[in-house]
Amino acid sequence: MQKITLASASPRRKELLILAGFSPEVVPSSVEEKITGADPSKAAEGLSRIKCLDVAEKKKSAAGRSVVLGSDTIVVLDDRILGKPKDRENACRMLRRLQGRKHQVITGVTIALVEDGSIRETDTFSSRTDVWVASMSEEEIRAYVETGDPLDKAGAYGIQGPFARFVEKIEGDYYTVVGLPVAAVYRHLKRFL
Ligand SMILES: Cc1cn([C@H]2C[C@H](O)[C@@H](COP(=O)(O)OP(=O)(O)OP(=O)(O)O)O2)c(=O)[nH]c1=O
Repeated sequence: MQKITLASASPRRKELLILAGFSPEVVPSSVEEKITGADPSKAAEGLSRIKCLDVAEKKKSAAGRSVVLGSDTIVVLDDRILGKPKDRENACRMLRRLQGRKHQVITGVTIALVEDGSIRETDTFSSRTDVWVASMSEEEIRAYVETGDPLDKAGAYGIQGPFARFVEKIEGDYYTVVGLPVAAVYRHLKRFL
């Protein structure tokens, strides 16, 4: 098993890394997430970098070598970024906008190599997937929001849960939508392990 430090409190990211054959040690970053900048890919990459470097700094004092991974997922509709909903009303508003059309999900990832007390190398990239959401009635939106599933998720939905019934098509990596583009992560991680 290849050890990796996951700078994320998201249980989904941990599960995805285990699924891909890694042995993640979870050290969540304590930084405030603030989305800035006009370019969505750059925004997701920037947030992944902040989370990764926050934990990489903490790892400097540990002996040996650590590989730290930070990640951030955003939903993009007409070049506007949707983060996590603030409350149920906000979740309903996001879903009214997403239903009946296509949007993008972007996950930014940063990997850092920490060795002998310093950050030796970093690698930042992002992956994008297009998602087509079916038309939803007001009732369907309310019923889904009532499940509580949207509240901790970018764009107010989770493709891997009861929202699956509304996902008509995707183009790109499914795992990018769930929160970690596993194949791209492995491709980039290889040279650090
Ligand atoms: C669109 C979508 C998002 N999500 C999730 C992935 C992310 O966990 C979350 C977006 O929030 P993030 O800020 O990317 O991550 P997080 O707060 O869960 O964890 P941390 O900051 O500690 O790394 O939305 C799904 O699980 N399914 C989906 O279909």
